[in-house]
Amino acid sequence: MKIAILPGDGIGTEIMAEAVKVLGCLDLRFEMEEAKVGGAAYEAHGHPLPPATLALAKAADAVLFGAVGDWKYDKLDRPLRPEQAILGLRKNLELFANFRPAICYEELTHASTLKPEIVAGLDLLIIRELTGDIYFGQPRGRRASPDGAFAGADEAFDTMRYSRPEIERIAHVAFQAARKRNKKVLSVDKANVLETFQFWRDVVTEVHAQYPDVALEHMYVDNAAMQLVKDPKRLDVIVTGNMFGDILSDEAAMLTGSIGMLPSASLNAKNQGLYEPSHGSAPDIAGKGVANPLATILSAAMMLRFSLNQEAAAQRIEAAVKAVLAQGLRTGDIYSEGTRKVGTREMGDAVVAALKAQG
Ligand SMILES: NC(=O)C1=CN([C@@H]2O[C@H](COP(=O)(O)OP(=O)(O)OC[C@H]3O[C@@H](n4cnc5c(N)ncnc54)[C@H](O)[C@@H]3O)[C@@H](O)[C@H]2O)C=CC1
Ligand SMILES: CC(C)CC(=O)C(=O)O
Ligand SMILES: [Mg+2]
Repeated sequence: MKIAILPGDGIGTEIMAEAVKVLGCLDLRFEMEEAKVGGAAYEAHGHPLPPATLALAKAADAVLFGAVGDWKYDKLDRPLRPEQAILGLRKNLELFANFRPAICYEELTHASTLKPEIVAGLDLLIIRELTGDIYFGQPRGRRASPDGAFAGADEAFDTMRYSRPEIERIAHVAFQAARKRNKKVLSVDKANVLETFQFWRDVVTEVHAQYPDVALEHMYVDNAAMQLVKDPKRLDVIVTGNMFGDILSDEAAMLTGSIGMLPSASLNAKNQGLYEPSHGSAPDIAGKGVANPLATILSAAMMLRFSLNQEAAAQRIEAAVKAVLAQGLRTGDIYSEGTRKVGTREMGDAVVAALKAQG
């Protein structure tokens, strides 16, 4: 089993070190090969996704990814910016299905900014389409406005688009996931305004005909954003497009206590996957040793489950994470009174110790 380890930038390197440590203490044989990505790769090789990094990711059984980005690269031409690395990996590996489970662990009920009764027991799954939508649509660019009230003025434009097969395949993923859970899917769109998302709603409804045992509800994204904080436990599987999923998953992260708790799996049709925390490189806390490594450690558990066929090892990691939370250990983002604040490394060490204590 070969795992490509891509730490990236900012807290990416700090949280990855802890995930690698956790993987290393399982009784499994992995080959782990590390490569630079994002700003780190731009500095070393002049490109955020060098050919060797992409080749490693393609050849591996799974990719474990940290995070990329730093404000200092914001003025680079877009193709050279660190974020292009993760977008390029998703596109090149055809990782169209992004699973972002938002689980509120019992011990973190009081870490959320929402009332405990709203989040206690929360277990929802956001399925975000990851290779289409306005993040990838062409054409895009800047030009002199060709028409309208501001004709001749500078303007910028992006293209929102989805094809039928792109919507069909993510809808199948969502209905199949729902069959293994509570048999209900909420499809989130903006069909009242956008043609792209009226089409999304039509195609999801058509695919639903093949899943009569699963309940389907549609909701506009603005209402969904509200329902997520009003009554999140009413929701189970949410399927949505790339941009809405990006935004809603950060919002859902706060239901779990912190974005530092939200893992993710991005899969292609062959179940090859890239696993990463849902957060970014957090330049505001990078280098301080305070980042929460649990989203990355939980992403490694998802990797063992989905791509490496190691369900037992995945469950061991998840149990170890629960154990350290039960011990009262907290990084700053999930700290609450009466618990013990620890740094990134101490949290990783505690997960390793909890794994070893399982025998
Ligand atoms: N997949 C990726 O590599 C992603 C990269 N980015 C990039 O990351 C950079 C920073 O973006 P932001 O919008 O600030 O989002 P961010 O997710 O990096 O940080 C948002 C806030 O959450 C906190 N945070 C994030 N992860 C945390 C963790 N593990 N533990 C404790 N606190 C944590 C940060 O300190 C910050 O206050 C940008 O360059 C952005 O483009 C953003 C999202 C995803
Ligand atoms: C570079 C961004 C598209 C990454 C992001 O915000 C995400 O995947 O959540
Ligand atoms: Mg995001």
